[in-house]
Amino acid sequence: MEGNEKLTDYKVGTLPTVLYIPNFITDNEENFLLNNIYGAPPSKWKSLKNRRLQNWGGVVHEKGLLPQALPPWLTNLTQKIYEQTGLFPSAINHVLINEYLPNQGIMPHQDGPSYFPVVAILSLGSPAVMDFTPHSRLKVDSHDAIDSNNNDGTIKTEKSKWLDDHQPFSVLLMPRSLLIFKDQAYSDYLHGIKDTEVHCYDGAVNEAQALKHNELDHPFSSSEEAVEAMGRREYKNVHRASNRISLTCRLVPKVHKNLFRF
Ligand SMILES: O=C(O)CCC(=O)C(=O)O
Ligand SMILES: [Fe+2]
Repeated sequence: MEGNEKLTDYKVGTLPTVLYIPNFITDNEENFLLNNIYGAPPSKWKSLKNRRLQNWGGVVHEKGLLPQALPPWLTNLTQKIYEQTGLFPSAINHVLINEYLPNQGIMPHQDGPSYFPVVAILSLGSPAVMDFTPHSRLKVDSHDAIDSNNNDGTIKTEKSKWLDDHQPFSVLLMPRSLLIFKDQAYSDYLHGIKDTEVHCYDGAVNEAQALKHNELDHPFSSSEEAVEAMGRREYKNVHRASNRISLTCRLVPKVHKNLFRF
């Protein structure tokens, strides 16, 4: 982010609460973070069914955070996010690092209630597409839709499935970019990443911004091949050739000062 740019310049899509900042960090900073992440003791990794993660900042409980100081190699980043966005009421105190192999993703979910409702996700490594889907409570169930629309006994198939103009959308996450979402995007939508090696970014809300700053490596050797691929609708795909690492930076407002008193 340059000094003369406003945060709202980075708004993408129709929601006012989704921001995408390309090249939030440099190549060197990306390498510095990756070296620290992969240099952490192996015991720092927690393996889940379809990804690995490192938890920094302490343990998040329903009742708040049992804090542990963030290491200096992470506070460089969290401090920069805190200062440049001005979206957090106090310093970021928790960072979750996820590692995804090319065929791994994360199920659509909503982040827990212990966090302040602003999320900043830094992406490293391979690009990926994050899908946002309106929460099921905003889905018009098919009975309601039929009841309100079929006066003549026929079933209309074209109906709005979501309340209040909520629509699914996707964001292309290029390496070194920062995605921020908050408020409505935080509370009314689930976010997830498909566990497939190929992600389609056709129609992604930040397509132009993402591609302007990073060339995608298309596996086409000629423009004819690319045009042919376009016909097969393969053109706007990312091939997740290597791992993706993300750093989800958040604030847990409630911090336990004393381990034994909560
Ligand atoms: O890896 C990502 O970009 C998303 C991670 C995420 O949603 C989470 O940790 O809650
Ligand atoms: Fe999440």
